[in-house]
Amino acid sequence: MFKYNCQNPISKVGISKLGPDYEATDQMEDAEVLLIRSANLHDVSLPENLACIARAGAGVNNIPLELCAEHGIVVFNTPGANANGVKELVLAGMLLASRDIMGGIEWVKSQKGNPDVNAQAEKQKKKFAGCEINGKKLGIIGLGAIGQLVANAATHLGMDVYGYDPYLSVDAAWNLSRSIHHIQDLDEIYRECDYITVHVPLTDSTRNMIDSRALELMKDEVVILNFSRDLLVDEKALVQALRSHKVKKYVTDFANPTVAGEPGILVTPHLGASTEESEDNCAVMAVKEMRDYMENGNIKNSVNYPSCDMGRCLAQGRIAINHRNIANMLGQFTSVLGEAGINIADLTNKGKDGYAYTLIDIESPITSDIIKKLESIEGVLRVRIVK
Ligand SMILES: NC(=O)C1=CN([C@@H]2O[C@H](COP(=O)(O)OP(=O)(O)OC[C@H]3O[C@@H](n4cnc5c(N)ncnc54)[C@H](O)[C@@H]3O)[C@@H](O)[C@H]2O)C=CC1
Ligand SMILES: O=C(O)CCC(=O)C(=O)O
Repeated sequence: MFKYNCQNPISKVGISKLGPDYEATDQMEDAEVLLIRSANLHDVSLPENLACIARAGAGVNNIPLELCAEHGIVVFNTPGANANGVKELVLAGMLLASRDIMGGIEWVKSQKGNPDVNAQAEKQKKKFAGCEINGKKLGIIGLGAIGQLVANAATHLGMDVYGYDPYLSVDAAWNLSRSIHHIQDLDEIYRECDYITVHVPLTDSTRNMIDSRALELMKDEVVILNFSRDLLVDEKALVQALRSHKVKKYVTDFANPTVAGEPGILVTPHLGASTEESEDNCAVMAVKEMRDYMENGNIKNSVNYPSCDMGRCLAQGRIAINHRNIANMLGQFTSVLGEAGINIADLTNKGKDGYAYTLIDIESPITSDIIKKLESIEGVLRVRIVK
């Protein structure tokens, strides 16, 4: 039986995929598995027996990835599972920024009971007029799961799309419409585009990427959309740029005191992935990844450990070892097992940056003494008996 704890509401469709071997606990400190969405784990102490964290979503800036790796805790996310939900809200954001749809709706609401509202509406409507997005230049920073969907959809809406992503994956490149301009210099996006939308993860290197220098380079009356993370943008500089009419509108999915109530800023309360479909997709994928790890030791879509897949264990037993990515680890593992007379049926070892993971299928039962010997090897972070 595995104990899991949800730090955010997780869709019932996902939870229903857990099966009888999983028991919910309200006490985070008892959990072997955490299922989360945007809960901030940076300032909490991680449970002693925590084996993995499954983030039902894309961004993992709310999780201390390095600390987790150091404790042998594997962190998963769900690439692409909520991308369509975000894409649709980005398109809505572009339209809301282009025409004063919100102002118009509010005006009509304020006319409740006015018998002359029809005639008044025809007089007032010029106040809420705007422009079309057809024919405008859209710059997309980050062409991952969300960026590529936005790019392709925008081309169908008649926009001239410029995309920038120095780490563009081959799959993403295949998915992109041929009409999208592949931009190598980010400044070109800043200089050329009427609308700029950011779809990169928040990391130390992307924090504040839209700063006062970037704003200065942009066209007058540019519209900026941020459905990624607020800290990607220097929002204090952005408010100044709005007040000086350099920026026409800022559309953001992240409420904070700098943007709330500021004229010219349209703020949604982190709604990008808040659709039935996205929530179900993310939860189902998160539960599937987590179960494959807990039950088989396999790793797919981890952001701090390498992928590793040995399917289901058909041997007598399986050991999973999370360890540092340093020389001679495998030699030491096989020596410990060999000295104990345990034959290895199958073995996989994978490394990613500073961390590595080894799965070993064995042909006889393992004792706690052998586990202790494996745990005491310098560089071993966690040993888990999967079967
Ligand atoms: N508002 C919401 O509810 C949601 C927000 N997000 C945010 O959107 C971000 C992106 O999500 P996905 O597209 O699913 O992630 P993804 O990982 O599929 O795509 C990110 C892309 O950014 C690119 N990239 C990284 N650094 C870059 C840089 N310096 N310049 C240009 N490109 C760079 C990567 O190569 C990758 O292609 C997430 O990290 C998260 O912060 C994601 C889902 C929902
Ligand atoms: O779970 C959510 O609502 C947040 C989604 C998100 O921001 C992400 O997937 O990065």
